[in-house]
Amino acid sequence: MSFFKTKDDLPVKWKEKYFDLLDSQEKLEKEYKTNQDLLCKTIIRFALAAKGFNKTLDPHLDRIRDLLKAGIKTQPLRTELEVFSNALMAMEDHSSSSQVDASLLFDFLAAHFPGRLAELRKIRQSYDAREFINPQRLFIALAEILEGDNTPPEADDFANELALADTKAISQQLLGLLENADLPLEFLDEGNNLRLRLQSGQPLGPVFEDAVNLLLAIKKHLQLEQQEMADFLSSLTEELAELGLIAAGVNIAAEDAEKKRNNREQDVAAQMADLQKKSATATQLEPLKQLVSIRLHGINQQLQSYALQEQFEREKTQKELRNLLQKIREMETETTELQSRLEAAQSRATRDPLTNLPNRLAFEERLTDEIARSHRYGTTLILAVWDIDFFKNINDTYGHKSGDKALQVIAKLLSKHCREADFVARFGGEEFVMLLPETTLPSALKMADKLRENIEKSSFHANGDRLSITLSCGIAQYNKGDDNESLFIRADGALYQAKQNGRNRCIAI
Ligand SMILES: Nc1nc2c(ncn2[C@@H]2O[C@H](COP(=O)(O)OP(=O)(O)OP(=O)(O)O)[C@@H](O)[C@H]2O)c(=O)[nH]1
Repeated sequence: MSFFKTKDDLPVKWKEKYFDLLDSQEKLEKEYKTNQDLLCKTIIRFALAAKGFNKTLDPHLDRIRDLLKAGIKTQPLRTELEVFSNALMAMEDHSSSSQVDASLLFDFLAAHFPGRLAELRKIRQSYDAREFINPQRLFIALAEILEGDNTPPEADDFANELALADTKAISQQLLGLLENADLPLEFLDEGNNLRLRLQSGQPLGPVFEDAVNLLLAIKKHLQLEQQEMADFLSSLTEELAELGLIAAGVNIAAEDAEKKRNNREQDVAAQMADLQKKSATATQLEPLKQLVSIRLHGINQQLQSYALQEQFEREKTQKELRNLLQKIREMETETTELQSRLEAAQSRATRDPLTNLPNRLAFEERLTDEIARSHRYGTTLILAVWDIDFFKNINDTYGHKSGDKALQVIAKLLSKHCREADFVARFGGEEFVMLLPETTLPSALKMADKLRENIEKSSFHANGDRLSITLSCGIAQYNKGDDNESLFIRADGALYQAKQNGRNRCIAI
């Protein structure tokens, strides 16, 4: 075969070109694989970041994560993204927490706004069916009706209504609802002010009107916040879907390139085999030389056109990869932003803004979990309910701000003296709750007494005076068959006994 080397080193050239092409193709595929892995990791991280935000969405996020762990498979991923988007749109919160009796308030409103009876009845039915996640939403629904009432009764009628109604009892129900409503931070001061006015027995009429105005302002604020969050989530969903489609496009391009390359290899191999066959059977050198020369020229031209085509496809794929990378970078930024926003939203829903302790909603969820755990593993569980003694005096003597400060200090002391597995929450007002898993009744009583003494010895100051603050505590142990309510009722009963027996004491039952 020495004649191959005499014809412009043709075989060496086309071989080099061919292997170069193979190398660059392999490099491209590696690059594609790396970017695809990066995309998967980013989406997996996004799904992890969003987990826990909403129980309905969690299974979808788990499925997306599981799918991506095996790499991008276009069809199932696209289907799952669609299902996820739909679930996101239909996202609804449900709550099963216990709620304050608002019957008198409804009766009063029905008598006062006869033109709104039908709407009021609807809201009352929803409230009784526990469809309001938070009293704040109830307030807002009511405020909307009252705002839309364009035939308010005469001032005299209103005064008469109020005189007839049991205004004290109505104020109490309003107060109860207000205590449970997680008002946005911006409205806390106004909410406290309203509470104080209701407690101090001011005429219900003006307080009531101010309450309606405050609630309308809160409604506007919440609508803005919700809109902002909804816009953000929907743009993220769109981008996620878009990313899935780009990834699918790159995937198809790579599969295509692989197929074409295989065809070319087969093409060249067939031509070489033909040449070999002809060489083996050739009887005359000159015609064979010519034939070889023609064939090699043909192969060379074919390779050149392949090279051009490959280059075109490579540039196209590279452009798509660059776009993909750009999208991934944007998504990484958005994922971080989303994570912090979700954390903030979650914290707003489950934290008490004044003390930064978990709130009543978080406590009820935790109590359900702890009871389920005790039931399953047969471990002990203690619920302690704490209440500050004569707290009203502190507010009345030193003002509401000093009262708030005292609540913050006590919240810190209660948390500080607990173990890591214990759980402390602000139940509402001046009442705190504590869950002590795997603790017996005698040791819980001992721990609570020590903590109570510690708080008694701590010094609080208000307006230059040194205050002595004490707490009473009721403790109950989980018994088989208990639910959240029955366990709480026992602990609350023990607290009542502690108050009756002179306060500043802990009683376990
Ligand atoms: N400063 C402040 N006071 C609050 C807050 N929440 C509830 N309170 C007040 O806590 C007081 C609770 O008063 P009461 O229920 O009469 O109980 P108490 O004065 O502690 O008396 P005993 O519990 O019987 O010892 C009320 O005056 C409420 O206004 C709050 O967030 N900040």
